[in-house]
Amino acid sequence: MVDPSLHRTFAQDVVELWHAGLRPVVVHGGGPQISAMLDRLGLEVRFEAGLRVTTPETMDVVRMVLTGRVQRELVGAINVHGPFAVGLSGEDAHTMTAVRRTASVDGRPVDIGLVGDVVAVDASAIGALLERGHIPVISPVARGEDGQVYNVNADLAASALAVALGADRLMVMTDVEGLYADWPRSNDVIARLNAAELHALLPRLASGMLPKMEGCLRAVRAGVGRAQVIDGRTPHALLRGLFTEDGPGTTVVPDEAPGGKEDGA
Ligand SMILES: Nc1ncnc2c1ncn2[C@@H]1O[C@H](COP(=O)(O)OP(=O)(O)O)[C@@H](O)[C@H]1O
Ligand SMILES: CC(=O)N[C@@H](CCC(=O)OP(=O)(O)O)C(=O)O
Repeated sequence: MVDPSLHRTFAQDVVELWHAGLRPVVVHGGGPQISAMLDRLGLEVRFEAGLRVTTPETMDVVRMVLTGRVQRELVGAINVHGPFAVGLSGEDAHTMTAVRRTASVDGRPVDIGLVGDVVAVDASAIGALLERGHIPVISPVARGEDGQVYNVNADLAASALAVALGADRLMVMTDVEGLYADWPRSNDVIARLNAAELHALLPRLASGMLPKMEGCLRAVRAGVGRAQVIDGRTPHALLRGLFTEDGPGTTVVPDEAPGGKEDGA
């Protein structure tokens, strides 16, 4: 999302999917853009277990950058192709409701401020947009029943929405080839694993890969057909990932499906 040409090909792919009869829903992130803005404003950038430590001042910046900038850029890039995209914040129409969560660091809960875990999804606004032929573009910001606004990791927000929508696929884009078996010592990509295998691996994961894989696990355990982590640095990664059987990156399948191929085959 920080490379203009990849941004364009991503938007093109989403529109191609729509023309092919699929109903894509886009959930965007924007961690690097938020961190750059925090830097410019002289505010602290800190993560615990892949989640941003979010003070009330940070939350203002998160909301502004995600819904005011990254979402607008994506909507604009998709709408180059026609009147498809409509942007929504997770706060809108009670789409996502979150409760405050902590991060788990060495097995201990650590306070990370206004970070939320999605506990309820009202997918009716998204459903209405899909029915009218639109492509919803959702920012990972949620309302809390306590009146606060919460910062939600984009991959976990996408996972919760995929479950609520009964999606066939969750496609998660990242800046590496996929899930590495022994990162950072080696970069052998795990091509396919089932939910039980992923569950066993989670304690060994770090940084941004942790919420990403937690999102994939939650999705396939709650009925999404499969979750794929794909390399967003590759042009047209989305189309290649969707239309190639056991395509590039890492595929997570439900518990009962065979997993266990670590050789990239
Ligand atoms: N096992 C792993 N396999 C691949 N990447 C990993 C692994 N563990 C940690 N990482 C890190 O996670 C990063 C991806 O997460 P991040 O960039 O935070 O996510 P996002 O795509 O949401 O911005 C990779 O760039 C890499 O540095
Ligand atoms: C709680 C939390 O960490 N929220 C993320 C939301 C954006 C995001 O997830 O962006 P990426 O997909 O680019 O990482 C953040 O503040 O960076």
